[in-house]
Amino acid sequence: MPATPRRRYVWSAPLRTPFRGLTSRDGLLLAGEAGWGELSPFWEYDDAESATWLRAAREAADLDFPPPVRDAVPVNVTVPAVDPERAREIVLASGGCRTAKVKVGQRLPDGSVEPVEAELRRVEAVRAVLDTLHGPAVGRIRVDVNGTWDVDAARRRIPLLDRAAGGLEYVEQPCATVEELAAVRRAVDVPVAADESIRRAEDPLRVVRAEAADVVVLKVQPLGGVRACLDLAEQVGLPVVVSSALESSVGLAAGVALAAALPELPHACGLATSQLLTRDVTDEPLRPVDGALPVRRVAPDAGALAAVAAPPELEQRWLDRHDRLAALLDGADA
Ligand SMILES: O=C(O)CCC(=O)C1=CC=C[C@@H](O)[C@@H]1C(=O)O
Ligand SMILES: [Mg+2]
Repeated sequence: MPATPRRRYVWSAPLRTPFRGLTSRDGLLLAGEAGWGELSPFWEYDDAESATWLRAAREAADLDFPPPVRDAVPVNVTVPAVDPERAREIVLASGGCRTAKVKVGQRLPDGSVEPVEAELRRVEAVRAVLDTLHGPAVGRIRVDVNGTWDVDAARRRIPLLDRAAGGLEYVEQPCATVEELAAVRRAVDVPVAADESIRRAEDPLRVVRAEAADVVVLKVQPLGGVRACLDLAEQVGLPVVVSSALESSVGLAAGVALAAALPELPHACGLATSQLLTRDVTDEPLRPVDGALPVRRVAPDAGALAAVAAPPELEQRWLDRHDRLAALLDGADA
């Protein structure tokens, strides 16, 4: 434990577009001797699962990040379940991202599941705008299903989406279980990436043993920090895509630090999500320039913090949650 208690600050900001059923995002920032860390597990995650997220926040606050091997990290623009025109605008305003991650298989805010035709139109629109911006077939498109298909749906839909995309880079978490991912991987030509099967699994290496993925998505907070992710990446031995957990730029900076320290980084990372927030905790948020993020730490600044200050009730919920998670971690570490 540090000699002086870490300072805490609670932020909250609306999203520009609903994303994974959320219309706003909030979290707690933690200041320590090395800088700022972020604790922002989604509210549906229980304390046992969320305690790992606090490990990551503490690492960022208390320790320097491991040495980088690159000074910029190529990133993808994230396209939520929006209509083709909005998808076009998002890619155009992405700061030069050459890779787009398009959400499919998503539940819409009214609870309905989006028809496949709408997904195909969105993917086609993204291909068209990437080709206009970067030249034919230069840009890459990946889709993220968040585990909502069964194996049959995956076998039917992946070829359709692959055609609409002019070739998919990969399909992220098409189904919920490791066994299903392995079955999809055997059945289709498009590479499979594992996300939830890594970050929410008791044993992330099961994906590797089951030969269920070609790529793994690593997220710093749910996996307990930059160092924990570097260790895991080494054990997994597959190409890694570092992605955000929809954090403020303070949390994103930890993802950038991980991506910057990985020996190999063959794919763009999913760290351009500050764009999904209407406001960030700093006046200099981590936004892509020419499709890449700079490698740097981020501290919140007073003016931006005032604009994202959480209402008192939400602030108290976070402070209480932090105290419960801290008790869990300190108990476990004692
Ligand atoms: O990877 C990206 O492009 C952005 C991050 C992203 O998509 C996600 C962030 C947080 C929660 C997840 O539901 C979602 C994902 O599934 O990858
Ligand atoms: Mg995902």
